[in-house]
Parts: sequence; structure tokens; C-alpha cells
Amino acid sequence: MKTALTIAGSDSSGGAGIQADLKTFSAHGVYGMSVIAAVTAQNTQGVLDVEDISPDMIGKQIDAIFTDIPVHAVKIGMVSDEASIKVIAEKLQTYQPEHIVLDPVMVSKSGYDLLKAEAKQALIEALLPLATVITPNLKEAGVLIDQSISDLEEMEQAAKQIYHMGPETVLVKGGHLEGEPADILFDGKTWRHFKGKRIHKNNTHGTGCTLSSAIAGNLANGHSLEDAILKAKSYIEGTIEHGLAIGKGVGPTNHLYQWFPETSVTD
Ligand SMILES: Nc1ncnc2c1ncn2[C@@H]1O[C@H](COP(=O)(O)OP(=O)(O)O)[C@@H](O)[C@H]1O
Ligand SMILES: Cc1ncc(COP(=O)(O)OP(=O)(O)O)c(N)n1
Repeated sequence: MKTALTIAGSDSSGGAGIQADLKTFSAHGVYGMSVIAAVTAQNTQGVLDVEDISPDMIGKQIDAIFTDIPVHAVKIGMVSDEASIKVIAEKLQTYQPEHIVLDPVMVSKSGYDLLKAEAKQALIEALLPLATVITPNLKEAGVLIDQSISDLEEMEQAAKQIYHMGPETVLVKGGHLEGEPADILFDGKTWRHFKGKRIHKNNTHGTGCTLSSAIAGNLANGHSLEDAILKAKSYIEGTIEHGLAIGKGVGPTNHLYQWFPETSVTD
């Protein structure tokens, strides 16, 4: 069986972070493992608080996994602290996993900062160059290049600028633009547009986490990057479409609808 590891933050409500990643890995038939980098007190209405796990403990979790189990793909999500980012980069350089999907999580949908301001440079210098693909949303891509992005042309230019920071490829996500959601992949030579179908549901908590872990799961299963993204887009649409009626705020996606169709919100 193929395996995938998520290095990310815990979301107590189960919609984003480590919990979304592990559900996604399972739905892709991949054995999921986790390194918890931070714990959030969070629900569908917002983030109440964040506590970082110590860099030493993050390093030990990574060692525990790589010294025992083959890892076919790694997904990195919320890591808020500079020292933690540096330890993760150091360990991944030592263990050299084949695929690294980096979701540069910065702010939650509800507006809570999930990356400390002083950690941005470490993210750029230490983690970006290790990524097979980096998956910023519009705001995150804008923060990386210190410019706001508001249309497809600016997304293409942002992808190019971020590419020059060192990752193998860049996928700028357009979920926050009006209209059908299109994501743009740049590999240093060409742009590829992945056009999606907008699902008009209030179940978008954790969509970024789900997309990046679905890409990691597909890479672990041996798909090419382009196929991994195509399949992940289709997966995310299904999980939003069949979103669960859970919580009072922005509801979670549904990773179980294919097995338990009765759990879907169909209105
Ligand atoms: N309402 C939606 N319907 C279909 N796809 C969506 C919707 N919202 C986001 N997506 C897709 O989900 C993924 C995550 O996108 P986005 O919302 O831009 O990122 P984030 O959750 O990191 O802010 C992207 O592939 C995006 O195109
Ligand atoms: C623990 C944790 N990690 C990441 C996020 C952000 O996830 P995302 O998929 O971008 O979802 P929203 O916050 O936009 O709903 C998070 N909230 N918590």
C-alpha cells in the first residue's frame, strides 16, 4: 500500500488541517500519517486560538516516521513558526521524499493568522525550494510576491514569479475569484489552466487542505502531477457538492459520500 504524510496543524472541528488531510488520504486508498506542527482550537465559525508544537517534537515525529516507514508523498500545511519551518526543511533534506506538496497556509477563511509574520521569509527560503508543487490561494500568492492578484492574467504572472523562488511547479488556486474556479499550473515553461465547476454550497471549510492532500495522495499512487491535479479538482468538487450539514458557520466537505450517500446535503 502507498503511504502519505501530512505535516500540518490540527483543526479540532475536523474540517481542515491534519484531520482533512487524513480523511482525504483514506479516500484515495493511501495509508495516512501525520506530524502535528500546531494545534488550533477551531470550529466552522472560526479559529479561537493556536498553540505551536515545539520544533524539537516536530523533528522527532518526522524522524519516527522516516526511520521506519517508506513515505511516498508528503503534504505540508499550516506551520506557523520560523524555527519549526527550519526543522522541517532540514529533515526533509535529509530524508529526500520523492514528492512534496506545499500548501503555504497563511490565514484561515475566517481571517485568523496561521503564519507568524516573521516566518514568511523562512517559508520562502527553506520550504519553497523543496516543493514538487506549491499551492497558494490568491491571497497567499499575493503575500509571497508582495502584490495583490485579481484576475487570471495576474495569477499567471504570480505563478511565474513564485516559480523563480525555487519550487518545481506552482499551482495558483482561483477559488476566491468570481465565476467558475480556475487554478493555474506553471512548470517554468508553460501555463496549464485547470477549469473547475463552481459548487454553490456553504461547505468550503478546508478546501485548500483537501485539494493539496488529494494531490499528494494521487502522486503517492503514481499519477503524473497534471493527472494528480485533475483528479484532485474533481474530488474537491464532489466533497463540496455533498457537503455535510455540520456546525453553524462554513461547513466541512464530505469525504464519505461515495460510501455513505445518505450523509450528503442535497438541497
Ligand atoms: N465553490 C467551489 N466550487 C468548486 N471548487 C471550488 C470552490 N471553492 C474552491 N474551489 C476549489 O477548491 C480548491 C481550493 O481553493 P481555494 O478556495 O482557492 O483555496 P483555499 O481553501 O486555500 O483558500 C481550488 O482547486 C479551487 O478551485
Ligand atoms: C489547522 C488548519 N490548517 C489550515 C487551515 C486553512 O485551511 P483551508 O483549507 O485554507 O481552509 P479555510 O480555513 O480557508 O476554511 C485551517 N483553517 N486550519
